[in-house]
Amino acid sequence: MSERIKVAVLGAAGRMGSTVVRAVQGADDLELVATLDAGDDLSAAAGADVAIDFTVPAVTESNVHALIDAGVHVVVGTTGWDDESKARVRDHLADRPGVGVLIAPNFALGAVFAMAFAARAAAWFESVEVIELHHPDKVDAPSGTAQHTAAAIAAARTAAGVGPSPDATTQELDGARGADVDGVRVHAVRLRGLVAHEEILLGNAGEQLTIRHDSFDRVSFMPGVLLGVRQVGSHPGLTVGLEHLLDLG
Ligand SMILES: NC(=O)C1=CN([C@@H]2O[C@H](COP(=O)(O)OP(=O)(O)OC[C@H]3O[C@@H](n4cnc5c(N)ncnc54)[C@H](O)[C@@H]3O)[C@@H](O)[C@H]2O)C=CC1
Ligand SMILES: O=C(O)C1=N[C@H](C(=O)O)C[C@H](O)C1
Repeated sequence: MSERIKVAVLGAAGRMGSTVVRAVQGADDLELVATLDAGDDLSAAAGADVAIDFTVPAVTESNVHALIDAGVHVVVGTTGWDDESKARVRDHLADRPGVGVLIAPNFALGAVFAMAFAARAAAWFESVEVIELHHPDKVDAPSGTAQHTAAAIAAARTAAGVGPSPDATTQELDGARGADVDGVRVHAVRLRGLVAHEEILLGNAGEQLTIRHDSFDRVSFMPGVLLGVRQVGSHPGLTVGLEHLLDLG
């Protein structure tokens, strides 16, 4: 058997981190060498080939920079990344050739396909809006997935020369029309009993297309996380979105 990939998990006590720990332990080609949570010394991850970060938006970027300095590839599921924080990681990686960082707002394969299908369809519909629905313990809104979806939709519409979705609203209670992400309206629902769900609504005169993805259990993210762990070392530099490992990018 070829050598196993040594893996460290950051945020290991969390909802995602604990699920990732079990997935890594169950994979024959991976070896769990460190589990870290808040307050632990990050140097414990330095012996890993790949670190997986499912922590909190406030710390994920500094974790990634420290891991790049240690020469460890990183698979990041934590949300909260903006263009500036991604640019800082890209710049840092330019000084560390060979190190790969994958940031993916959603590792569920169905969610990645939903985003890709929505971006393709969005050029052909007059109206499009995104609704994300999550458990009420989530700290950020709108979800990273919804922001990534809206950005991909906006890019596809711009490339196709499609204008903004029509909207006659002139009077509104603050927030009633959701957040504006690159010109696409995004609405966030928080409800006990939910895990992670997204709907993309596309409308034309006389028809509607709804693309919906549901993660009912956090195991849904594990095939994508393990794919990222196995492939991040062959993708030096920064990769944003699992779609690039699925030939959908
Ligand atoms: N990309 C994807 O497919 C998915 C991404 N997420 C994202 O993953 C992140 C984590 O989500 P959950 O597991 O639900 O949150 P959680 O709150 O259950 O877990 C976060 C964990 O990180 C730990 N932590 C905080 N600071 C830390 C530090 N400096 N070093 C190490 N650990 C630290 C916390 O103590 C906690 O155990 C969120 O940003 C969420 O949006 C969640 C599900 C899927
Ligand atoms: O916090 C969560 O739970 C999730 N976060 C990610 C996001 O913000 O998109 C991915 C998934 O939706 C679950």
